[in-house]
Amino acid sequence: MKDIVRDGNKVLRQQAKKVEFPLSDENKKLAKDLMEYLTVSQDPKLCKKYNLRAGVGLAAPQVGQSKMMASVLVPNDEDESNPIFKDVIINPVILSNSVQRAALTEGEGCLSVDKDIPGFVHRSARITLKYTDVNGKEHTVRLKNYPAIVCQHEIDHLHGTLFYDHINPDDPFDKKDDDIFID
Ligand SMILES: CNC(=O)c1cccc(C)c1Nc1nc(N2CCN(c3ccccc3Cl)CC2)nc(N2CSC[C@H]2C(=O)NC)n1
Ligand code: NI
Repeated sequence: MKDIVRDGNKVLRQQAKKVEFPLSDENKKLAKDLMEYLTVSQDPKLCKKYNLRAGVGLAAPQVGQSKMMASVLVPNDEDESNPIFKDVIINPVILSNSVQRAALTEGEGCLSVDKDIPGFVHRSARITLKYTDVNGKEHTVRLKNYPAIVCQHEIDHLHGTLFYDHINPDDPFDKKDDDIFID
C-alpha cells in the first residue's frame, strides 16, 4: 500500500501535470493502486489489518505523484455492490458548476491532513465534470451533493488546493440561506 504524503510536503501545493494517453504501464499501476487504496480502506477488516484511514477519494499527489489523476469510490450504503460513483478520473475538468453551494455538515477530512480542521467547506452543489478513464474513454457526467463534493475535493488536490483553504477563517461555520448541507 502506497504511503500517503502529509500536508507540508510541497507536492501537495503543486499544479499536477496532465497525463498522456495511452497510459504508460507506470500510470496504469498508479491508477490501480489509487483505487485499491480506497477499496481496502473502506473494508473494516482490511482497513484495520493495514492500518489505513478510510477515504472515498485519493489524488495522485497524495502518493507523491504530481499527475492529474484521482480515484473516487463513493459507496452506496443500501447496496455495497453498486457504488454511487466509482472511477479513476484522469485530466478532470469541471465544465460548469452551480452557484448554489453544498457542504458536509461534519466538515471535511483528508488523508493528507492528520489534524481535524473544523468548519464548513462550501463547494458547488452540482457540477458537470469531464474526465478520461484508464481506457482513454472520455466521460462528461453531472454530479450533485456527496459525489460532487468528493470530486471537487480531489480535483482541488490536482491544483495544489487543500480543503481548509476554503474555510472562512473569520466564521468557519458561515451559512447562506440557500446553502445545502449534507450529512
Ligand atoms: C472533519 N470531519 C470529518 O472528516 C467528518 C466527520 C464525520 C462525518 C464526515 C462525513 C466527515 N467528513 C468526511 N468524511 C469522509 N469519510 C467518512 C467516512 N468514510 C468511511 C469510513 C469507514 C468505512 C467506509 C467509509 Cl466510506 C470515509 C470518508 N470523507 C471526507 N472527505 C472530504 S471529501 C473527500 C473525503 C475523504 O475521503 N476524506 C478522507 N470527509
Ligand atoms: Ni484530500
